[in-house]
Amino acid sequence: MNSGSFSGSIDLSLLGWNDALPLPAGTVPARVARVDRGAAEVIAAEGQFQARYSARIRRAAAEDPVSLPCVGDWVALAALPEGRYELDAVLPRSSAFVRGGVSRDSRGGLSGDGQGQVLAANVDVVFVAEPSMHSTDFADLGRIERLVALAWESGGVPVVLITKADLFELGLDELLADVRAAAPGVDVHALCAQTGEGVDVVRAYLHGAKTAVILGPSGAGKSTLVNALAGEDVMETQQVRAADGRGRHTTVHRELIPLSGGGLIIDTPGIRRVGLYAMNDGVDLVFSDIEELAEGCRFGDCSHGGEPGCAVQAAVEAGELPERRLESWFKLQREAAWMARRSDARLRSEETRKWKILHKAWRQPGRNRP
Ligand SMILES: Nc1nc2c(ncn2[C@@H]2O[C@H](COP(=O)(O)OP(=O)(O)OP(=O)(O)O)[C@@H](O)[C@H]2O)c(=O)[nH]1
Ligand SMILES: [Zn+2]
Repeated sequence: MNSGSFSGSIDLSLLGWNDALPLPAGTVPARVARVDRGAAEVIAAEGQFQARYSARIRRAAAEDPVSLPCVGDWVALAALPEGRYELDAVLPRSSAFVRGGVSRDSRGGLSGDGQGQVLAANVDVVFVAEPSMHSTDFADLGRIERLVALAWESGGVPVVLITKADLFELGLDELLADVRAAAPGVDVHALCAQTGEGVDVVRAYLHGAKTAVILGPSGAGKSTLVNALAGEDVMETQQVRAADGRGRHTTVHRELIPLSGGGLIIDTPGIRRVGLYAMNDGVDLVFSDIEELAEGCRFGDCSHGGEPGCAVQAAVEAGELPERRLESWFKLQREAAWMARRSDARLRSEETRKWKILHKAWRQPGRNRP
């Protein structure tokens, strides 16, 4: 980090700063804790404060909302003459939770269709919280599959947390086995945030100043878990107070929460209301076992809907693949296809709109013409 030029009180490496990020000359780094209209609450070495967007940021955002700063972003602050800073650039994102017509291009970058929105950036770990019991129901494996797909899609690493484990002591092992089968290659843990049992295992994923989000249905115990992780002694609050020296009570609602034991949690309403993100590769990753089985089907374009020689149906009949899981795969594939079509349609209508504007300008008598 180019910290030699200024002396701060907050160690940005605790916020996950990575020296490899390209910081433009003459700027200082900061992490976005929350966004408002035209400005962001940022945490820099000097403390936490609001930074307005520069003209450059506003121009870029008008072109494509995906370039707007979002919670979790690392940004470059440029000093203004009056001693304040403005937010002048968003540094490259290592991962992003996106909503709307945003897709990943072949190089792994994000391209928007003018409608998309990035909900959170630079998330390393995505906790998928599912209660062992939900009112009278057991853990919902289909919901776990869908959220794990979204997690893979974001570029973060999913970890499934079976919460409220105390409600389901008998048979917990069987439940965990079912969950592991529903999320191949994904770590699965049971915990009870109320008593703190298993919380240390969750904390370990955040070592090295990692950033996490928690997805999951209402009542899964997400807030209880965040509180258990945050503890009472939230690092940043103290440091900010020390930095401004006035003991000012910072009551700004923060969406990037530094945890006392290290690491950060992003908790925003947008992230909590899951289900609206684009899904493509994520679905394939969650159902890698079915994809593998499908390689054994007689027909290359087998739909696994009753064709002869279907290895997937054979696995269902042999009891090796739960029927529920196959249905869940079909459902999420349909959903992903629907979302892809919707974002294509949006892209087309946006193009049409731009063309109409161009045409209008062209036909305007006396304008742009000799
Ligand atoms: N039995 C039991 N109850 C828990 C546990 N963790 C949380 N709860 C309770 O479950 C309820 C919901 O917990 P929250 O933490 O508010 O759940 P949430 O996921 O944040 O819910 P939303 O804010 O609606 O998304 C509360 O009454 C908690 O006290 C647990 O480990 N065991
Ligand atoms: Zn098949």
